[in-house]
Order: sequence, then C-alpha cells, then structure tokens
Amino acid sequence: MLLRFGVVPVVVFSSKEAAKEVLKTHDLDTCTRPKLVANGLFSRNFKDIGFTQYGEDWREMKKLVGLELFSPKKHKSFRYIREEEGDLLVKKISNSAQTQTLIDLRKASFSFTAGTIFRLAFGQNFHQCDFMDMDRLEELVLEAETNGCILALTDFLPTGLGWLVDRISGCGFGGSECGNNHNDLQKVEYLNMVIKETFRLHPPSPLLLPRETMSDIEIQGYHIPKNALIRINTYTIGRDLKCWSNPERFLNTSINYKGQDYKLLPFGAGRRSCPGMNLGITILELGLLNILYFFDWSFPNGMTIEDIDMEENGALNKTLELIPTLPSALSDGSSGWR
Ligand code: HEM
Repeated sequence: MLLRFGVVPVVVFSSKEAAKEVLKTHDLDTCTRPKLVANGLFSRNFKDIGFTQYGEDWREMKKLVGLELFSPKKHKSFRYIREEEGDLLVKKISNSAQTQTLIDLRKASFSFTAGTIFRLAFGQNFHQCDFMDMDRLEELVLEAETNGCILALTDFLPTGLGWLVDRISGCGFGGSECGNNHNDLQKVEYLNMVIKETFRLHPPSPLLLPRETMSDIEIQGYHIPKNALIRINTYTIGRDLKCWSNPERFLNTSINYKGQDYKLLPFGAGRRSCPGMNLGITILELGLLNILYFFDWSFPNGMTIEDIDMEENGALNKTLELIPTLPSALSDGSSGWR
C-alpha cells in the first residue's frame, strides 16, 4: 500500500513475499532508519542502536552488543541473574498465593523483565537501587512505546510548516489464550506453542521498526523511490489466509520464528533484526514457566474469562489481575524454575 504523508512516500508491505523482498533481497538498500521526530527524542538524537542510521556507528554498536551482551558465552554467564530474578518473581507471587490476594501479572512480569535487563545492561541490581523507581520506569517505557507510534507532521511536511502544526496541535513529546490442565512436559511443549502463536496473532511489534530506502528499488513489481519510509505489517501477515489455513486457531506447526520464514517475523529479519532475540525468548520462557509451573490461577470473585479485556491497543498498559494458588505438592518454599 502506497501512502503519501505530506511530502514523504510511505509504503506498507503486508504479504510474506514482499517482506522477503524487502528484508532479504533488498536488505542492504532498506536497512537505514528514517529520522522521525519521536524516535529522535527517546534515542538521544538517534544515537541508540535501534534508531541510528545505517553506517559505521551502527556497525560498531552491533558488533559491541553482539560481543558484550548477546553472545552465547555472555548469555550463559548471565544465567545467575535470570535465576535470581526468576526466584524473586516466584517469591512475590507466593506471597500473594499465601494470602490469597490479587496480583497484577503485568506489573510482576514487567518487574521480572526490567530487573533482568537492567542488571545485565548496567551491572546493578534494580531492586536495590535507591534512585530507581519501578513504577516510574514502567511509565517511561509506556511513554516511549506510545511516542514510537506517534507520527509528527514535522516528519512529513516541509521544514517549518510541520513543526508549527505540531506545536499548535500539542503533538508535544516530552494474556494468551491458554488453559492449565497439563503435566510438566506438556506444560513446556504447550508453553512453546503458546509463545509462537502469541507472536503470530499478537506480535509485540505489529509493524516492524521503520526502514528507509537508500536507493530506488523495485518490490513486487512496484517502483519505490529513494528516501521512502517502509513498514512491514507483521500483524496482517500473521493472519493472512494465504499463509495460514485457519489463522484464528492455534496451529501447532514447527515453523521457524527467528527470521528465516517470512510469514512469522516477531523479531524482524535481515541486518536490522532484533539482536536481543535469544535473550528475549529466554526471559519470556523463564517468566512464563515460573508463572505456569508453580501456580494455579483463578479469577477474583464474580469475574469470568469474558471480563478479561483482550483488545490490543499497541501498548503495554493493560492490567491482568488474578489470584495465584500454590499447588500442595509445591508449597514447600521451592525457588524458581532453572
Ligand atoms: C520477546 C522479546 C523481543 C521481541 C519480540 C523483539 C522484537 C524486535 C523487533 C520486531 C525489532 C525490529 C526488527 C526490524 O525492524 O526488522 C527489534 C529490534 C531491536 N531489538 Fe528487540 N525484541 C525483543 C527483545 C529484545 C531485547 C531483550 C533486547 C535487548 C536487551 C532487544 C533489543 C533490540 C534492539 C537493539 C533492536 C534494534 C536493532 C537495530 O535496529 O539494529 N530486543 N526487536
């Protein structure tokens, strides 16, 4: 789909064939990022690896994070951090289980994920840091997410005009569907299937991060000029009848979701694909295993599954409050899943 936002052509690709042409055949022609106002603000003027333009700086950063954060050796050496944070998550939920009080699963998962990434990236324990406040951090992440989706007119209208309209208009930037009647092995297999299907039906990034063409190219027979903004619509591809026989149902396929199969791209593909993929998957599996293996879950009084708001709004601001119960076989103070 070709749109024109002000003076900028914006092309949205919603088929796996087009995604493959962009991310594989023309990866090198499309692997820079456009300088969008919102992204500049929370990436310290495009210095962040995710929003910096393609070139020497990006290549250096990619090499550095590949060695220092995401290599298999580092991944292994950070295991104790993931385990300690997993134990903390289990303890927190156990406390609620013992008093039979509600726990906000979104907040608990956020704390587990942010705690792990914070320690890994900054070498400091988030929970022992006086100057860090988890609620405030969550607000900041939400704000960054929301701003990431905002399109400012400054990005699309000629210099001055868009900026003026943005100021006047106030464009100031400043649960998966699962049951639990499974034994342990089934739980693990089931969990992997749930993760894959959640990636397909509810991709964390429904549109991959924006790319910009660095030269004139042709995709699916269409001419795309240099400096066009490109978006890959993974949400639509994940529900495309041409790719999936029954898109609304769990499919239980052995499909690859790490960027080799262009009908399932939760982490993108090509040069700008997610370098934190293995860490992300490990955190997700560990968090979910701890939540599902150690606890049974029930709704608060009077609530049914229909009351859960499954609508997506593109941000992480939905609460999911449930009551955990410790199965009797496990109520001996076990620590987290390793
Ligand atoms: C389940 C967890 C995660 C998912 C689903 C995910 C997804 C994505 C997606 C879709 C992109 C854009 C790819 C593209 O536009 O082609 C991306 C980029 C990126 N992700 Fe992740 N991600 C996850 C976890 C992480 C983690 C844990 C980190 C680091 C701690 C991370 C760091 C990055 C970075 C730095 C980029 C930008 C890469 C670049 O532009 O060169 N991600 N991620």
